Amino acid sequence: MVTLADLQVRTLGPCTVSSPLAMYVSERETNEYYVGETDRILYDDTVELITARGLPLDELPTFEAGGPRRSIFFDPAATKVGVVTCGGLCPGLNDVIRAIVLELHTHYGVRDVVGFQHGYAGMVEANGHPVVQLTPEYVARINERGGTILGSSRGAQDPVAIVDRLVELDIDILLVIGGDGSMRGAHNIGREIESRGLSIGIVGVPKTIDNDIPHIGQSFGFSTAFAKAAESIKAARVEVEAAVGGVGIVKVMGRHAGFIACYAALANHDADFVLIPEVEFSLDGENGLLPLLARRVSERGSAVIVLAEGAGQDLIPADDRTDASGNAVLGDIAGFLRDQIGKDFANRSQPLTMRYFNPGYAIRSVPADASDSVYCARLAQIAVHAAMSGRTDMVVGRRRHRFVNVPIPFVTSGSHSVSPDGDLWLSVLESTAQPFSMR
Ligand SMILES: Nc1ncnc2c1ncn2[C@@H]1O[C@H](COP(=O)(O)OP(=O)(O)OP(=O)(O)O)[C@@H](O)[C@H]1O
Ligand SMILES: O=P(O)(O)OC[C@H]1O[C@](O)(CO)[C@@H](O)[C@@H]1O
Repeated sequence: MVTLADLQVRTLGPCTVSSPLAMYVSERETNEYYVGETDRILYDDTVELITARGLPLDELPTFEAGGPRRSIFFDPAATKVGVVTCGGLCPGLNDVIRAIVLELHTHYGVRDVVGFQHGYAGMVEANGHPVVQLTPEYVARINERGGTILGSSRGAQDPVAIVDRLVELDIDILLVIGGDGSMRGAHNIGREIESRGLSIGIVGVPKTIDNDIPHIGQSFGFSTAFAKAAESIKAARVEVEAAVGGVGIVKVMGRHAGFIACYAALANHDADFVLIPEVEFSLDGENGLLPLLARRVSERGSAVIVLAEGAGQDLIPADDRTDASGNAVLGDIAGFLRDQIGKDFANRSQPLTMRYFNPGYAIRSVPADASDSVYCARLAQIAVHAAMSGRTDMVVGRRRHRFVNVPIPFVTSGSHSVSPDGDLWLSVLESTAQPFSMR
């Protein structure tokens, strides 16, 4: 069971340096925990459901408020910070890098900020990627570009070698921008740092295009990404309406969570079917996709299917392969559906014009929109505040409009997925209710 102690963010030690930000720190800022406050805003029937499932109402997820502290741990004049981006791309990575550098430079006076190239792999010296000196001038306009100026990578790396590199470069703080795999990696690096008795802080800014990391609220870049995906759905609508027996399939990313598919579909109401990993579906039978699709097309002339890449994996042969980081390689559900729909319409002698859209990488490689851009900057600032105050082994997030500091084990020990029954609270609570080890 999760206890309040588990919610405490680890620190490297007592804060030692008086903060230059004293005026900037609000009264309620120091070590406050949002004990259950927001989670108590539950509807009666939700409370009933939670109780019926034996979940602990009094131990709802609550975290330390993010923000600047009165005292900081690191002396800005002598502090060196490293930044790394890992995993898949996501809109806003450059916004986060930029805001980290500017926050460190402008508000804390930290002048030595370096970027590691190509993820954790590039941190290991044997891989030969030199670090990049990140100055305000260097990062000035990087937010206008998609991707990450630092590059990224997947694949396992040895935390011992990474800590060796941090020591070699005299890094005091490592800021990791990455997904759940990256945060597992960060936790391992943190443990290696701890086992050597080093005072190196490690703080994460969680990143995932799939919006599937628990406890952090909406992940940055997600809103930009689904807005981009919605453009493809709109295009599919236009195409199929002009065709005879038009069926459009729009495949979007979403390995385990269908948030992109759902939000993009909701954005303009152009989709007739939304298939996501969280909801199993069958091809045939009364509620089978094929007869429903055929009926829809005969009644309305066309139909659009929005398909998350992880949907319907039980319908196709499993692919045993994994990517470099150990993530399962998904089966080709889009190819399978195109094939099945083609055969089904032919059997019915029903005219069919198939249009296939795969906006895949196009939605995650764009720059962040205005809203995401601001969100990225604020997350980055909260991460810098946490790191400078000596907090470690944690990530930043925003829950119910408040920025919070979340210990890494929370974000790596559950998952965030679409709740088909609408009981979103329960899916969050259930992931919290699992006992987990902080080590
Ligand atoms: N289970 C793990 N334990 C330790 N480190 C890991 C683990 N999984 C991944 N990593 C490290 O994190 C890096 C990024 O992981 P991964 O490729 O899974 O992307 P991610 O951070 O989950 O982002 P995305 O959401 O884009 O998949 C890898 O290069 C690897 O070094
Ligand atoms: O092709 P890549 O870079 O491994 O990334 C693909 C995966 O990355 C994600 O975007 C998560 O970052 C998934 O939705 C997708 O399956």
